[in-house]
Amino acid sequence: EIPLKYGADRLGKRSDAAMQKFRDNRLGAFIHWGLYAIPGGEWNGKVYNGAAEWLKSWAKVPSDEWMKLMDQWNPQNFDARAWAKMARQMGVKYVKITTKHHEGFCLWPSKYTKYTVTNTPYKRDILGELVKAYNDEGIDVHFYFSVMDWSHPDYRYDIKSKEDEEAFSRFLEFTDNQLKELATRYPTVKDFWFDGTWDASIKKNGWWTAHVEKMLKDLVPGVTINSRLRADDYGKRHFDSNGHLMGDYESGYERRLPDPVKDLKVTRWDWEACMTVPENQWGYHKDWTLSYVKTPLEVLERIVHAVSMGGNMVVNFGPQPDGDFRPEEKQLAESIGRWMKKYGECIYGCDYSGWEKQAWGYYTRKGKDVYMVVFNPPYSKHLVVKTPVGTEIVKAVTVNGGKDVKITETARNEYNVDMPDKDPGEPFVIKLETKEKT
Ligand SMILES: C#C[C@@H]1N[C@@H](C)[C@@H](O)[C@H]1O
Repeated sequence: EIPLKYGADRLGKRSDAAMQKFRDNRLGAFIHWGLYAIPGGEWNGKVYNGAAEWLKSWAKVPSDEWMKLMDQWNPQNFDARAWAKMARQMGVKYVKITTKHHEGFCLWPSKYTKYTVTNTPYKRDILGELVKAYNDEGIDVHFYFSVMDWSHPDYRYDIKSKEDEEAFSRFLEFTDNQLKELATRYPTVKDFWFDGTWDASIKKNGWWTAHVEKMLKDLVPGVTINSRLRADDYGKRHFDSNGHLMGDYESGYERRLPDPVKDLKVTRWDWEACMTVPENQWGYHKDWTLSYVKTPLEVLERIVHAVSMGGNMVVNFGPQPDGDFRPEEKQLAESIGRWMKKYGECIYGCDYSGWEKQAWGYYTRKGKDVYMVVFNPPYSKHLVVKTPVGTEIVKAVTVNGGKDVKITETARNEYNVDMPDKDPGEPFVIKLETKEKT
């Protein structure tokens, strides 16, 4: 192996209780909320198709002009407790909040910059209110933090001169201070999800990314850190130059998922995917007709797909500038929540089954129980199941009904599992109780 000072500091999955809780949570929500919600994808009368939280970039708005949006930041309909209730009803176990996105506007009263909620008509510590409201509902809070900061004069995309080096050194100290501020002001935070770490300037400072991981883990025992923060001695990201995962879970699956047959390698480490409901909108965009908007069933399938491969899924919400959610997002949360109430036992605390994927849907596993999550019922009315050699199915019951399901062994380690008598009219779940053949 290549000797590394700033590579992975651990081989294999973390086995402590905090990481197990991260894993067991399985379903999270992303909140992308910042100044970008105010223009909602439109600038000087032109609507941009690109991601709304990148509007400053698409419309080439100078930072001092963009930050004037702070004068309009006054979300009168913001109600942290209502947000937390909506998350609980959706069945999410954690929420990732953009503390600061690329624009550099902070949802907490940071003392290291003037670009914070304090200096807006609204004034209040939005992040603090959200942390309390979600925690009061038993929901873990994760902090999204963008290292790239378009508002900071010392940010550099690359280091090409002594001046760059000195400026970026000041920038890294500023960033350390903000991270220490977040970790100490909000000690119940469970995770830091770093973004905006792809520039050469950060890849050339792998040491700093290793320092940040250690600093936060010293400040918040048990905290999890995503792989996207990390670069090693040679600028390799996510996986170090020896192929070992850095951070505590892989965070490369943004708006995409590993293939259930070809990408089974991901079951060897922890990972978390995140997804948008439109094709690519994280922040609030006023016009969702500009791209395809996934139905609740399409969102649900992605959630199950991730868990079936031993991953978490975070579904994104982009609150309106007034602090309320758009109707489509409220309906999505309700719809997912209704399903989770009936079938969530196949999601929470579940993992990759180790069984061969079948066309009718996905497997998840909890101990000796294997769940069949059926999205594509076959005309044959039989759900084919192939168990690993040495495993047999003892019993099959419907989840959310507890009715026995007939299973017929058709060949060695092959079974036909009957479909429920009455079509549930939605993706349904059958629990298989298994035992090892003696
Ligand atoms: C690119 C990019 C960013 N990464 C996603 C999680 C959003 O924050 C998007 O703006």
